[in-house]
Amino acid sequence: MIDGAILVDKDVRILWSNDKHVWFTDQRMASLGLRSPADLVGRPVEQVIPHSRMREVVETGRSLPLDIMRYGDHTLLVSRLPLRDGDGAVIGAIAFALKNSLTYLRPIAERFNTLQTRLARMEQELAASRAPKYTVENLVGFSPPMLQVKRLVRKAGQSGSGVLLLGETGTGKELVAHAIHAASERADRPFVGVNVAAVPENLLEAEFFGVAPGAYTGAARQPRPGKFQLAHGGTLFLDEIGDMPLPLQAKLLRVLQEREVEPLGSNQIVTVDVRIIAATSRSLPDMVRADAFRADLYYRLNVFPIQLPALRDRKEDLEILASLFSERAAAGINQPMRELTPSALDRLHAHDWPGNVRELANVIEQVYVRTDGPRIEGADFADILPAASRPTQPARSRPLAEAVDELERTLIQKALEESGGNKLEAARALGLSRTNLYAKLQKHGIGSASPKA
Ligand SMILES: Nc1ncnc2c1ncn2[C@@H]1O[C@H](COP(=O)(O)OP(=O)(O)OP(=O)(O)O)[C@@H](O)[C@H]1O
Repeated sequence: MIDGAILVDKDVRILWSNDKHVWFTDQRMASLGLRSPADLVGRPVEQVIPHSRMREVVETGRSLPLDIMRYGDHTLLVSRLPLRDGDGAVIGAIAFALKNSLTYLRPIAERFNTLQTRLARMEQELAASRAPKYTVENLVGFSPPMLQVKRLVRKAGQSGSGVLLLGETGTGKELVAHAIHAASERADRPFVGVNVAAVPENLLEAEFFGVAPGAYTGAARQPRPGKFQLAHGGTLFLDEIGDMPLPLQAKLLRVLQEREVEPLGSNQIVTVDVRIIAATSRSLPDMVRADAFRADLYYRLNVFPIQLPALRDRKEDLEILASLFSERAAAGINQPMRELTPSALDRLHAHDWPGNVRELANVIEQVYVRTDGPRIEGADFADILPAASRPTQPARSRPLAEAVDELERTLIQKALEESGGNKLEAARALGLSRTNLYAKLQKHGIGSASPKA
């Protein structure tokens, strides 16, 4: 099948060529004063074949198994391979050529095209799933503190520096992180979030930096890329950064300084270009003073801090948020939207909102599920909003699970209020593990965002 073959030594001089005039035309042979292939021996390959890539193969030791080149008036399919001695040192190279044989390649080319199209579609779908879900327009509220947040979000979008979001649970930190990403130059690159508090401590490192193939056995440690690699070119949102264990803080600081990560079980360094947006509901300065958070990491993260106001400090926004969530709740269960009466708004204003906007959304949703009527009245919140006046004994018989659920919810809210939103402290007071509390917060929709993918 082979139309042409040529062999060069380590200095890329021709050692041998078959006698078929594949590589060069009669004119070229004549212009070089050559009569037969034997006359080529000893000449640098480029003297005879000006575009030859044999030197590249000899110098790099890498083969070029499939290449298409034009020689004179024909197209050649060329394979080039390095030749090595017994110790593996490159001593030359060999090339084979097939003349006018591109039709052989058609099935491969067609399969390649199909795969290429499929890959492009999957990349598009993946990019869409990692694209920012919310922009600054999705931040609802016109109270002065909220307007200031929106200004800072736009500014942070332009600046490109790291951002630290401060605020109680449910104040919209994740929403704001999305909005900053969407307003930044990285908007069309991935947005990846990790909730540090929701990942068991022993898995955090793998979650961040990934696991190299063959590093461990067991389902929990399958080879996979870490969040840093997934967020490459985009933004990594680290929620509840205050819950990061000290040894991992040291590693994170190194990554932020060196812009390199080392997957678990690998000794290969991977370069990453990631913008960090961190969030915390805890006081990092207090934690620094208590030696629970590294001062150097805190200063590195605190370049552009944004304080998100608690809902109780921007009650002007209650009404617009409540009607937004009312609309969503109605749509969610396919019912007409119910108007919020003045008595309902009074009841909402009287509440302290330890769970902030998330708690408000959840309370409105519960009203839709638990009560009926064309409008929402203040009395509809009686069983939903914990009130000082509420009897500790249930007023009527009802399923035990429902009552237990409600008690659990109230106790968790109380613990959060008492700890000032500090989940670790609340978990301790309730005798729960951190991840267990997180699961319950999620169940009740009070304290936690869903673990971010
Ligand atoms: N200004 C806002 N406008 C509209 N929706 C909001 C606003 N703030 C918060 N929300 C909604 O409230 C819920 C909680 O917000 P988010 O998850 O961003 O809070 P968080 O501060 O990240 O909470 P956590 O600290 O518990 O993770 C989300 O459903 C979010 O869409």
